[in-house]
Amino acid sequence: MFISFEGIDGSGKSTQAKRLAETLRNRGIAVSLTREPGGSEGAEQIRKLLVEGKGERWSPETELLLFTAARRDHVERLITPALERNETVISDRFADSSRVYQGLVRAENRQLVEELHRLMIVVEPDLTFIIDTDPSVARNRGVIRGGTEDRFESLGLGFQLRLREGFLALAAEFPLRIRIIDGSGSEDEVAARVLSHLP
Ligand SMILES: Nc1ncnc2c1ncn2[C@@H]1O[C@H](COP(=O)(O)OP(=O)(O)OP(=O)(O)O)[C@@H](O)[C@H]1O
Ligand SMILES: Cc1cn([C@H]2C[C@H](O)[C@@H](COP(=O)(O)O)O2)c(=O)[nH]c1=O
Repeated sequence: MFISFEGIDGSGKSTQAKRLAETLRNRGIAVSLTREPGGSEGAEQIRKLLVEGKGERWSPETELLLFTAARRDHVERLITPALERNETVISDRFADSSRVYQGLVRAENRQLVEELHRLMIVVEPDLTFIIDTDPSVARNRGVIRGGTEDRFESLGLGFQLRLREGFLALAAEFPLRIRIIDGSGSEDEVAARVLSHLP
C-alpha cells in the first residue's frame, strides 16, 4: 500500500508520517518511510537545488521539471521496489504537492503538471492524508521549532493561505483517495484522526 501525507509547510505532515510508520511497524507491517523532494540519493541532491536559499531562482516551469525529475528517480529507485517487496510506503509529500504548489499557486500550470505526471510518474498513492492546519498555527509551530525557513516558507503567510485553499480544492477533485485531517490539537489527537481512516 502507498500512503502519502500532504499539507502546507509546518502543518505536521512529517510528525504524522513518522507516527503512522511507527504504529504500523508495531503491528508487524514492513514500512518504507520516505519524503519528497528527496527519498533517493539523486532526488536528495535535486532537493538542495530546489529548497535551499531564498528568492526566485527558477522559473515556475523549470521548478516543476526539477520536482518531476526528483520524483521520477524516487519512484524508480525507492517507491516501486518497496511496493514490489509488499512493503507499505509512507511518503511525506508526493505528486499532490506539485499539483498544488506548481499547478495552482506558484503558477497556473495544472494541466502541465498532470501531463508530466501521466508521462513520467504514473504511480499514485492509494490513500492521501492532507493535514489541514491553520497557516498561523503552522507558522507559530515553526517559530517554536526554530531553524531557517526554506525557499517556499519564506514566501509568507498569504502564500500559505493560498496553498491551504489549493489542497482543499484538490481533495474535492480526488474524493476517493484523499482524506482531510484536522491538524489542530495535540500530536496524539491528530494521530488518532489519521488512524481512524485505516483498517
Ligand atoms: N499537533 C501538533 N501540535 C503541536 N506541535 C506540533 C504538532 N504537530 C507537529 N508539531 C510541531 O510542529 C513543527 C512542524 O511539524 P512537522 O515537521 O511535522 O511539519 P511539516 O508539515 O512536516 O513541516 P515542513 O513542511 O516544514 O517540513 C515541529 O516542531 C513539530 O514538532
Ligand atoms: C514535493 C514538492 C515540494 N514542494 C515544496 C514544499 C515545501 O515548501 C518544500 C520542501 O518540502 P518540506 O515538506 O518542507 O520538506 O518543497 C513543492 O513546491 N512541490 C513539490 O512537488
